[in-house]
Amino acid sequence: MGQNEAHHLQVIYQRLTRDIDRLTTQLADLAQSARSMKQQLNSEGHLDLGTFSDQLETFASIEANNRQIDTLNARHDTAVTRLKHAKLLLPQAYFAKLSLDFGDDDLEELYLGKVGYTDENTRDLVYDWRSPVADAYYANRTGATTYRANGRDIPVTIKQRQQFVIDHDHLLQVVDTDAAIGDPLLLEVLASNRSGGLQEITATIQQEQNAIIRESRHPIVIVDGVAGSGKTSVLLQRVAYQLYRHRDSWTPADILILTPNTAFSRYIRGVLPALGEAEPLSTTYLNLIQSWGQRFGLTISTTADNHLAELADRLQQPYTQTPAGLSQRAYDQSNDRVPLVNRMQTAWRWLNAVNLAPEDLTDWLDWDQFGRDLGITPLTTYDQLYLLLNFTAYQQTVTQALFVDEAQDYGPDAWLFIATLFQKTAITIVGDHRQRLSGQATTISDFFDPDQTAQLRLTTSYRATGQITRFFAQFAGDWQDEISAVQEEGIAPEIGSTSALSRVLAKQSLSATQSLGIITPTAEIAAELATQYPAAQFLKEQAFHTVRPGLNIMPLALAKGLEFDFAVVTHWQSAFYTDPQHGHNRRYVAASRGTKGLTLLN
Ligand SMILES: Nc1ncnc2c1ncn2[C@@H]1O[C@H](COP(=O)(O)OP(=O)(O)OP(=O)(O)O)[C@@H](O)[C@H]1O
Repeated sequence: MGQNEAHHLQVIYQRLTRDIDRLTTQLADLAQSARSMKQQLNSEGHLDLGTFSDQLETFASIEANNRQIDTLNARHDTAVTRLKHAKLLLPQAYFAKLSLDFGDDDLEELYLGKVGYTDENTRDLVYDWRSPVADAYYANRTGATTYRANGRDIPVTIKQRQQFVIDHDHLLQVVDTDAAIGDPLLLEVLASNRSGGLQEITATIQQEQNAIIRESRHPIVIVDGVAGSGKTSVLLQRVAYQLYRHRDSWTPADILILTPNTAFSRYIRGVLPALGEAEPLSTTYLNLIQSWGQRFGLTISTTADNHLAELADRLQQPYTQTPAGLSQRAYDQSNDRVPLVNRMQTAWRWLNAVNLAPEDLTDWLDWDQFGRDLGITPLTTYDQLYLLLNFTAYQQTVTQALFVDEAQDYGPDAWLFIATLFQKTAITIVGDHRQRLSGQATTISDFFDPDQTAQLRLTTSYRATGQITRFFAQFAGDWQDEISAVQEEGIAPEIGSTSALSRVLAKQSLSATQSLGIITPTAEIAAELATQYPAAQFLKEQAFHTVRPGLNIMPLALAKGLEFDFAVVTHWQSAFYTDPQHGHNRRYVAASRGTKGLTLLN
């Protein structure tokens, strides 16, 4: 291991430690100055606005105070960010080094870390993993190449790529990575225990994952990837990447992540803070439409029995009769050949122009009659919201980037709604077309403009051992021949009987940091088991907790997206898993949850 590298780490580590001390003192001093200034301002008391010269003096003094406050605030914010970054880097200042020649034969050494860090002369000590030059590292290029920065291709020769394992000021390992990014390190990370939420993967992002994280040419990115291929991980790294790219204009409040349930939201919580970003908002699809319903005065309790697909079709056709409840004059602003949606948008603009737009949008039309006239009854409140968004050409401006995980579970209605509401939004959608547990599969790309859409695939599965991966691949339909594993072979899945569950569990000795997931077909069976194993954690739809060490019990629908060191699937031969339409998908999802061990109980 290079002495130079060990020394370099010492230098950076000491600087970070010194900076943390200095910045902590500086922030305390700033807080003290702010307190003194407040006291001083309070004691200066009244505003003297007597004579004209008194007024001038008073305003000048207010101006001076404001400037001082602004300076204090700016210094405070800079110190807070720098302190946050120094603390984030302290356990692992960087994870890789690129040795680059920019054509002047002078070798430049760039260290990559979770965030960028500079010295007092703004010289880069650590480059942010999201910086343009880091792309050359993740894209696995060596020799003469280019990377894109500020819209320009920068030529560069990559002389060496190295990866480091660091624990604070100890350099534990240095790996030269000429081929795939740090395969030994990747394998080490993948072999570790999974006893809680998902972890960030910055140091070992793979080439095909990097391409998705950094895709910037298309506003819509749709990823179809096999179980355990890192879809959720990539989604979260991409959130961080986009926040970095738009760091001058976006905040985490501009991001929205759609997750299948609150237990899953919990599972991914913590990944972005570990990357130095604040936690963005995440919610379920039902919550999303409920909150948009509220904005339009509509109460939406369910998406069931909706008619969005039919309505989407009708919107594009002419509709000669005036929609029930709408003023004839408004509808007559366009002619009978114009499709319904455009006619209603014209009517809406006209009503606004003549100040006749209804204050309460829910009263705008006679929805029941309109539904009957369309032959679509009843028009649900979800249907009404969809129509209102279209009729008013509503464009939301709250969310700049939308991320959808487990996308295969969304029906056509959701894609129609999302494509309507988020027209100006960058959308990243990740899913696995083989992981749908019920209902009809949907081709997501059909709902978006092909010119605006990048479609990418992930076929390497990182989660599980070779044997487990091969086992679940047999249920993966058209994925079967494409799924490849990276981990060692491990042990073969075991078969047993559900009545032998306690024996299976007794045999399985878990270390303090290992998790075991018991996956049942239904929530009822999970609840029943939970009473038999009171020490186990029972995951429910609205659970505010996530996977933890020891036993975890949940129905398959909630196990989706989660992983455990060991998975035990009950009722493997039941009708639920042998269902002609969905049986294989269910087995594929269930069997792909364990990273090291898998037991199937008949
Ligand atoms: N490049 C990587 N480096 C380290 N670990 C990785 C990498 N890619 C994926 N993993 C790990 O593989 C496991 C599976 O990742 P993830 O849950 O993101 O996959 P997924 O495709 O979303 O799975 P599912 O299909 O089950 O929803 C996680 O433990 C994740 O940390």
